[in-house]
Amino acid sequence: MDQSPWLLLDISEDYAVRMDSPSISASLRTFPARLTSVRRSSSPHIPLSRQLISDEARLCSFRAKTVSLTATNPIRFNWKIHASMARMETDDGKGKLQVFESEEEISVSLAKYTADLSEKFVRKSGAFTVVLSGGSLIDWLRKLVEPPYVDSVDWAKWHVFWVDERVVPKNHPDSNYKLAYDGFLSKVPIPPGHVYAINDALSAERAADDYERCLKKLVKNKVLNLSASGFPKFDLMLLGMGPDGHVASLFPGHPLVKENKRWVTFIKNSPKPPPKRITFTFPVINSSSNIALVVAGASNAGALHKALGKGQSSDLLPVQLVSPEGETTWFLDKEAASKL
Ligand SMILES: O=C(O)[C@H](O)[C@@H](O)[C@H](O)[C@H](O)COP(=O)(O)O
Repeated sequence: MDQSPWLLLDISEDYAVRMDSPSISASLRTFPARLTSVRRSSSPHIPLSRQLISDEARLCSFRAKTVSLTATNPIRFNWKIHASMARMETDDGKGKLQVFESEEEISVSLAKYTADLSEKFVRKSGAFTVVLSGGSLIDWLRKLVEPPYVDSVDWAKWHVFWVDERVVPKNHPDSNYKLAYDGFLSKVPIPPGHVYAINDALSAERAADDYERCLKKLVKNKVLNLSASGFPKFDLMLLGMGPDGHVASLFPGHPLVKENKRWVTFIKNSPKPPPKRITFTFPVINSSSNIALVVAGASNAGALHKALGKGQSSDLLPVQLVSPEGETTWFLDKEAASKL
């Protein structure tokens, strides 16, 4: 079996070429001519065509140690692929899977992915609706609040939500809002009126009702669209996963996992503290246009193996119920992916 790392070619509109490795992207961005073909180490040159370039992301992936690109002028470039390159596995219905060597690379790739989607949705609809989580996610977004993205992203068009929130005051150390504010929102010029935090003066039950009402109002005002199934459709959800396979505040074996009418619901006995939380339901999560699942660390390897491995099981983990109308993209580190 070919064990070479995957090379990702991102063919952007002007046919400049970038690779998903920060160390070589700079030189490739200045690529001077139109590319006409690409060749992996042991195969003939393949003309660049629509078949090679997926319409949406314009990504081609090749498993190879060296790749040469031939341009119209014609100039030939050869690049050795760095051992630390992300691997892109095939899509078997569970989404695009990427495994990174380091935390740094997860952050670099997640920032680019998020910035690209922001650009796409702002161009298409004039807004970008993004759903955040708690946990390490905010830390993974750290490259997005650095140049070039901090200056290039159209932050004024962002609308920010939470997939789940602990029912605590907004200045409490357990608050997902506080986590996001300290690490992300305070560093970018998103209009405060576009940041939809829960009403922390209410009980869990009422806070869930209130948040659902807020979403319904935004649908009415056309900030949010509805999916074909009648649930709000967000442009991007950025999710983490716990070692037990939970996503949002939807925990294994809890009846909320099956909730299929409410948009936002509440839990008062969360197995993970704090006990009182509100959470989006699966029909809302699965109405998303894009879901990024960012999972790192050896403690998550077992749940990931169950979620992404070949085995069949009747008792599905919550993470296995993530199945959006749009695309799922996994950002994993080596430790989390060690059992795949
Ligand atoms: O409310 C919570 O308890 C957390 O937000 C939790 O749901 C978290 O998102 C996952 O456990 C992933 O955590 P890590 O990203 O830190 O692994």
